[in-house]
This record gives sequence, structure tokens and C-alpha cells, in this order.
Amino acid sequence: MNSQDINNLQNAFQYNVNLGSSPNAVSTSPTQSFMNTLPRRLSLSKQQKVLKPFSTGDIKILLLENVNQTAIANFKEQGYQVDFHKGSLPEDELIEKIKDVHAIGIRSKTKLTEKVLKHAKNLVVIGCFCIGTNQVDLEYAAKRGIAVFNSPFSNSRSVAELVIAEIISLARQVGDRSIELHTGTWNKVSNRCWEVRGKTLGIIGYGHIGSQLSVLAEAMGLHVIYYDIVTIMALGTAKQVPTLDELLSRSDFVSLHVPETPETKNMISAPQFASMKDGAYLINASRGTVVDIPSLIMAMKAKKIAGAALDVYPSEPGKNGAGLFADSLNSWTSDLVSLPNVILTPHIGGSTEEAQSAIGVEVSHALSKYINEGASVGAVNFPEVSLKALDYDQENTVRVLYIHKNVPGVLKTVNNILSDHNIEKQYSDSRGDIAYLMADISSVNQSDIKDIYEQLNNTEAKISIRLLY
Ligand SMILES: NC(=O)C1=CN([C@@H]2O[C@H](COP(=O)(O)OP(=O)(O)OC[C@H]3O[C@@H](n4cnc5c(N)ncnc54)[C@H](O)[C@@H]3O)[C@@H](O)[C@H]2O)C=CC1
Ligand SMILES: O=C(O)CCC(=O)C(=O)O
Repeated sequence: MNSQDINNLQNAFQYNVNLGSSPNAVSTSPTQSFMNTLPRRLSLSKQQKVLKPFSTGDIKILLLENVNQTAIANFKEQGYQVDFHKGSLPEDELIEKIKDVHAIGIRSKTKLTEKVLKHAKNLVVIGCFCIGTNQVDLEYAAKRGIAVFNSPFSNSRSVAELVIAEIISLARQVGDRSIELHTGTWNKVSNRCWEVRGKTLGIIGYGHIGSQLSVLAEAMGLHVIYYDIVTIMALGTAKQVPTLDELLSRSDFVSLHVPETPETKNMISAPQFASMKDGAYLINASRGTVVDIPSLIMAMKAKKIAGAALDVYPSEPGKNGAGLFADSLNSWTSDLVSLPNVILTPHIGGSTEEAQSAIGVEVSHALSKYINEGASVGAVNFPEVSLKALDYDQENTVRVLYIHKNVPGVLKTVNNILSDHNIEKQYSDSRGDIAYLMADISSVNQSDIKDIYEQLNNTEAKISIRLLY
């Protein structure tokens, strides 16, 4: 392979990316700078070949919402270009920025809707540096061949600990006493202040966070019951109850730990408040859409509910700053903030040093592995496929990453194309309408690679292709 050939090949790929029938086609080929490093790399015997099929300096990553420094360090170590922003971006700026990046890292505020993703011509992967993925149109991303990763449990403990603090704070009206004393009022009262020992905590959604909370709460002498749409093994002496209504009617404290879905929208509204015990407390650190706040305000004004702790809201500011949590954001804000025994926190359930640092490492590794090797294990919207990384001594091997529509006959077509070559390994899986095939093809020269690319690119079912070598 001489350098002229490589450049030609790269140009051919570039042509396909820019002018091919599908703007989603993503292909990468080695730049000269990468090829220049090969002889040195190849001298390292039996080392795993890091599949960086391009000068990694070409890869652009947009990081929003103050994603942790551990992630930035990891991406920089890979050689990627990192564009870091502390807050989220307004939609028009996001659309501008997303146009030419290969990866984007967000937390819960950035909405990656179909409208935004339509502009992302080079996007290969999205990293949600959090648990929730409701802010991303997962289905549309998959249709476009864009894999989405998250961190399924690195901040679960932090959320559970915050809820424990809130249970005691609500029972003892700690928030109100603190506000009073900050403004000079000494108000030493025990009226309607309670120990939590012996009370009942009802957990809605007994997943990673709900079950952690269950263990911590029992250690403080609370009885735990939980409601979940699936049957889940109880930890300790907790008990699953069959209906939401039963949970609500038996609990002194109700804590929500469900994802945002159509089914959980306004899951707690006027009828549910009516089912709750008089003087019960509500905690929501899941998603703002899960509780109907005007109904909560009414239930609190009627003294049905004795207190509430909210960490999440239907609309949340995209950045930190004074005056942002106002009626202009959510029309009921001034009503809510004037209520007694309401603890309001700015979506900090998962915001601890431990959680953020762990999430930064976890998600940045998942993204790098997907970019460099094509491994999609852990993706939330995508078939999970992986092949072990190539060794340095596997020369003239190309890794084919072919994302395609899950329709009959595709593997036959693809294998017809690949069958002229030596298929070392192949792994394919599907999820819904999307399928993903990884194959390592050995003994290929540059013209074979170009040929494989062009043939695959012309297949009807193709969504996107990357070739790594
Ligand atoms: N406040 C914060 O900073 C944070 C908030 N979260 C939120 O907490 C949510 C829960 O997190 P995890 O426990 O990690 O999720 P998870 O997926 O481990 O557990 C969720 C549980 O909810 C259950 N569920 C789903 N729909 C339900 C329904 N309609 N009724 C009853 N149960 C239902 C599921 O079966 C599952 O057991 C996340 O989706 C996210 O929105 C997560 C982390 C931090
Ligand atoms: O830390 C964040 O920005 C979001 C936390 C969260 O809500 C999540 O992990 O789902």
C-alpha cells in the first residue's frame, strides 16, 4: 500500500460519506498520520491492536452539562478533539454544534430529539452520562445507526442516600427550621415531628435505586413495601404489593423511582393523593413528569400531605444561575415554593463526586470502545455485539461494522459480498428493526477493502458502515 493509494481510498470514502445516497453512511479510513505509526506499532508483538482506523485526532466529541473530568481525560488520551461546555445548549446552538461531531456526551438536560439528530450527519454514538435516557429519541437514533450508551447504576447509591436524608428531614421539618433560623427565627417545636422508626416506606419502582433505598431504610427501622410492574425479589424483609393503590394507602412515606415513560406520566395525581394516608409524605427523585405538581400543591394546601421532597421538575433550567426557577419555567413555581415542609433540590440526586467520576469513566470507556472497536455491549437502543480486539500482528485485516435494517435476506447478501475473502470472525444480532453485523476479514489489500466498502454501501438494507483497520 503506498501513500497515494491510501489517500485515494480515503477520498473515495469521503466521497461516499458526503455524496452517497444515505447521509448516515459513516466510514472511516486511516489517515496518513495513522499509517505512519503502524510500523512502530507492529513491532510490538502480540499486543492487542487498538482499532483506531483514522487519525484519532479527526474524531470530534461534544461534551455538554459539565460531564466529569474523568471522561475528558479519557477522550483526550484517545486523541479525540473535545469540545466541553458546562451547561446544556439552546436548541439552535446544539443543532449547529452537532452537525459535524462523531460523538456527543450529555446528562439529563440536553434533548436529543429527532429534529436535532436529523442535523447530526457524522454522529456515530451518544453517551448519556447518567441513568435516564428519556432525553434522547432512542428509536430514531437507532434508525439512524447511532448507538446510545448510559451508566445504569453508578449514581444509584447517591440517589438512595439523598432520599434517606429527605425522609428524616421531612419527618422532622428540618428544611423549615433551617430556613427560619437563617432568617433569625428561633422556633423550637415538636408538633407533628416524628421518628421514622416503625413507619412504612412505600417505594414505587424497585430497580437499582429503589432496592438500594430499601436496604438503607430497613437499617433505620422503617418497614418497606414496594410496587413495581415486574415481580422483583424482595431484599431484607421488604414486601412487594400487587397494586399502586395498596402501596399508597399503607405508606407513611412514598418515594418514586420509576423511569419516565408514557405510563409513568402523572402517575401521582389527584386520585393517588386521595388514596394516600392523611399526613403522608411524598418524595420524587425520578423524573419531573411523574408527579402532577398542581395536584400536589392542592393536596398539601388541604393538609392531606404533610410534606414533599422534589429533586426533579417537568421543566428544568439548562444551566445554573439565580432567578431561573420561576413561574416562567413552570407556572406553579411560586405556589410551590411558598408551601411549608417542601424540600426542593436542583436535580442533584446523582450529583456526588463518587458518582460523577465513576460515570465519567464508565461512559467514556463505552464510547471509546464503540468508536475504536465497534463493540456495542451495554448500548440501550441497539443490538449488543462485540468481537475481541485485533492483535497488532493481524496485518491486512479489516473490521467491518455494518448496521442495517432487520429485514430478511440481508445476511445472505452481505455474506455473498464477504465470501470472496477470508472471514475470520463474524457476529451479528438484531433488536427490533435494527441489526448490527461485525466481521473481521483477513488477507485483504487496499483494493479489496475499497471493493467491500462499495458493495456494502450499495446494499438496500444498509443504515451505516464503518470499516476499521
Ligand atoms: N434525581 C436524579 O439525579 C436521578 C434520577 N434518576 C431517575 O430514577 C429512575 C430510576 O432509576 P433506576 O432505579 O436506576 O432504574 P431501574 O430501571 O433500575 O428501575 C426502575 C424500576 O421501575 C419499574 N417500573 C417501570 N415502570 C413502572 C411503572 N409504570 N410502575 C411501577 N414500576 C415501574 C421497573 O420495572 C424497574 O424495576 C431513572 O429512570 C431516572 O429517571 C436516576 C438517577 C439519578
Ligand atoms: O446527573 C444528572 O445530570 C442526571 C442524573 C439523572 O437524573 C440520571 O442519572 O438519570
